[in-house]
Amino acid sequence: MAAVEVEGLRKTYGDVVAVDRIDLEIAEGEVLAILGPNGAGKTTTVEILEGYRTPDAGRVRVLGADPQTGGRAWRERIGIVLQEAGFEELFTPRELIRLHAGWYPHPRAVDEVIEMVGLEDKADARVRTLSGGQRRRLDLALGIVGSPELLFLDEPTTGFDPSARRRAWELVDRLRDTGATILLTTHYLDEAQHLADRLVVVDHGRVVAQGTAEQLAATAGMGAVISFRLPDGIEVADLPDLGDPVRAVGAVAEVRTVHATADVARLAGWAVERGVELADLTLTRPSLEQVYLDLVGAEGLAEEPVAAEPGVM
Ligand SMILES: Nc1ncnc2c1ncn2[C@@H]1O[C@H](COP(=O)(O)OP(=O)(O)OP(=O)(O)O)[C@@H](O)[C@H]1O
Repeated sequence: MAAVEVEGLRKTYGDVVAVDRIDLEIAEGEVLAILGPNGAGKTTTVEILEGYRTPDAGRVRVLGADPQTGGRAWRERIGIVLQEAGFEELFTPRELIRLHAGWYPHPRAVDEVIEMVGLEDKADARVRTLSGGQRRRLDLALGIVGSPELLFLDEPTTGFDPSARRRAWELVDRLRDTGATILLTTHYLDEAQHLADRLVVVDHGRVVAQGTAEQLAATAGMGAVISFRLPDGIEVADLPDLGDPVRAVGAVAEVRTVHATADVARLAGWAVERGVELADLTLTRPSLEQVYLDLVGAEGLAEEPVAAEPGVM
């Protein structure tokens, strides 16, 4: 059974269509990242899955239950790290973690949680003395203390310094190893690429693309670029047919392709057969950032969904 199943999810606020018929499936043990510009509908979607907002239409199943009616036993199986949780400023992280641990039937040990999020030095300091990044670590700690089967991480590393981010990534890797399912929203593309098994890009309340970073590149029609120096006496017309047009830029040939491996093999076979060298042969794949910007536009304003169908994820 999938950990999360969503079909035809829709949510409007007055005239604003925040979520427009989203389909989504997250397998047990999968780490899924939702990406998208501000206002795309990520938080609305995630909060419906958490049971904090009511959908207008669609079917939602989270750990086999409807979040609206899941009740306490269901809630104990999920962990939530919100963007900005409020804390009791006079408590210490250790006290808050211990308090939260008491709400769950199978909590992690308090010291283990403190170590997992890297709050050892501040475990006994009052919350009001913590920095922004340290508070986010405490958010993380409270999200994982109940040993959740499904963890929602809403922009978990915003405000973290680079080493704290690395540490949070290691934490997510550790949670993945315990078999937890994780739904992550993030604006950091490297974070999504590093942590997630699968990425889902939403824009204007719709899924515009999904898959691994490589599959997203293919969806965006960006593919990879193969380039090499044309051997002496060889012209573009002499090259094998690769299905995609080869452009000559001075002495350098370039081909943009979504079948990079097959094309490289074809070219290499051709060159070896003729005993010529393809000098400076390189394969460049677009960065996730380039793909993302291509999908949602530089201003975060996509014209049209790129994928023909919002499709089941
Ligand atoms: N409670 C609300 N009342 C009215 N409109 C809302 C409400 N919550 C969200 N919206 C609107 O719904 C749309 C989707 O918002 P949502 O918060 O889900 O986006 P998001 O993708 O999480 O954005 P961000 O990256 O900025 O967090 C936006 O246009 C937003 O203004």
